[in-house]
Amino acid sequence: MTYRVEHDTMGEVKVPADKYWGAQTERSRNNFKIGPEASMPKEIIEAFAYLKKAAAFTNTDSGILSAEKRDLIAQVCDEILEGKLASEFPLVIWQTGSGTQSNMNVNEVIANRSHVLQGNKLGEGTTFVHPNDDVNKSQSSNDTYPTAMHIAAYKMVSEVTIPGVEKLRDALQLKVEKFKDVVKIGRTHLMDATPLTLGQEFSGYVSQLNHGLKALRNTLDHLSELALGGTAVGTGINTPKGYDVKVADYIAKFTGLPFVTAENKFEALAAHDAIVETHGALKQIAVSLMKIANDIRLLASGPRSGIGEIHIPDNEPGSSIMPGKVNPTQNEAVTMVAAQVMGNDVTISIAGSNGHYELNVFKPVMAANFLQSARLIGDACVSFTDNCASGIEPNYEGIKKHLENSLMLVTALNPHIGYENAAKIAKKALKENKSLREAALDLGLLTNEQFDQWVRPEDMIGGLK
Ligand SMILES: O=C(O)C[C@H](O)C(=O)O
Repeated sequence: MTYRVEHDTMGEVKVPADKYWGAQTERSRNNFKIGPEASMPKEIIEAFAYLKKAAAFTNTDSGILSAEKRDLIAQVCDEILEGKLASEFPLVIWQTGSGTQSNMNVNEVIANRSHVLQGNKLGEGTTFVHPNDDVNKSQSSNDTYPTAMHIAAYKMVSEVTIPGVEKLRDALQLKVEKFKDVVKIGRTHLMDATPLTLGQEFSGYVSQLNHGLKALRNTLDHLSELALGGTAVGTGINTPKGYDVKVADYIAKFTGLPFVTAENKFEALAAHDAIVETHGALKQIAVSLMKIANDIRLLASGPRSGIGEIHIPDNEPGSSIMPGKVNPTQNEAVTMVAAQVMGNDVTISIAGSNGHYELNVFKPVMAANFLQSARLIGDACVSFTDNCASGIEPNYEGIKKHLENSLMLVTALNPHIGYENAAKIAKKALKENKSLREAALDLGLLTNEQFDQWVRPEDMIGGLK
């Protein structure tokens, strides 16, 4: 490895000769050898590119940055957004809780890359664009990092999570319509209950996802508020007049998303309740997905010794030792994702609750957990739709067997012979291993014709088809 020497206010540091990052990035690389697989999410780096470009434009509009510097900064930001500098951001999330080192990583890369774009050799001479004085002008890590969190979170939720959940919701809605006349036994407390249709059962899943989507969308207003302009403690020291509003306008323009400046910069730096709030909705969706995927795998259990009321697609051999076995693998992936998101919610709650005075210093861990959850939910919903939900079919034989066997069809007799007589029929049938009809006739509580007339599963599903 060949090195060049970079400096910061603490002195000189050797950095890899071919890398654009500078002294502060290198110090972080050396000082935080913690969990090297947990890199700062690339979505956060991209969000920084949006906000650094917006800051440069706003600074030039305010007369405090030359147009030449603005254009150089903007050009490098565009390169970052195009993925051309992906190997220049080596830091991990386990660093300073303000994300200062990643902010400086971006500042250093932009300054050094600008130097090269001007025709200079990396590491030779002084850069025309200074990482702190120019790239970080009118900014602090304390307002840039939370701004990057909101940009990355909003983009991930709107581009990945919502479309994924909607796709699953739509696939399940098709099943609701297709299965609307398939009468099956219900189960409460995991025990036999009165019948319903498979369509009714699935409509509950659709409703869960619709409520989850609504909860998620309801949080987006708060997430659209940006901290930028608050600088060090929320007062906006070292920013020109009107900077916060203008910089948010530029970010909205560059991202195509409805970002605005935060109403209160003190909250925006010291608390990350917007992240907690939106992640709360992600957790709600994870809770729904856990229930939906569990129900579906139990309904599909078998093929000989389970509930076996639906078929799900056979996607892969399930077992390395048991020939012919096929498992509900998509459901297993979805339920693992749900477990991860619920765990992330605990991390985010602890991290979010620990702002001290003017700053919350759990920012990188909140960002990483949030982005993981939002990505996982979106991807898992797409995978589950394409590889499982779309292919669900009723197992009519299994449904019929359980329906005809069920003792709880006896509930239909309550209005005719009373709860206590109906219970006698159910208990006798169970004890003597008889059908409900046989038990009812033995007890002389009704006639064969009355049984046919009153015990009709298709009339027991209420008005809600
Ligand atoms: O990096 C900064 O801009 C500020 C830092 O997080 C601090 O408050 O000490």
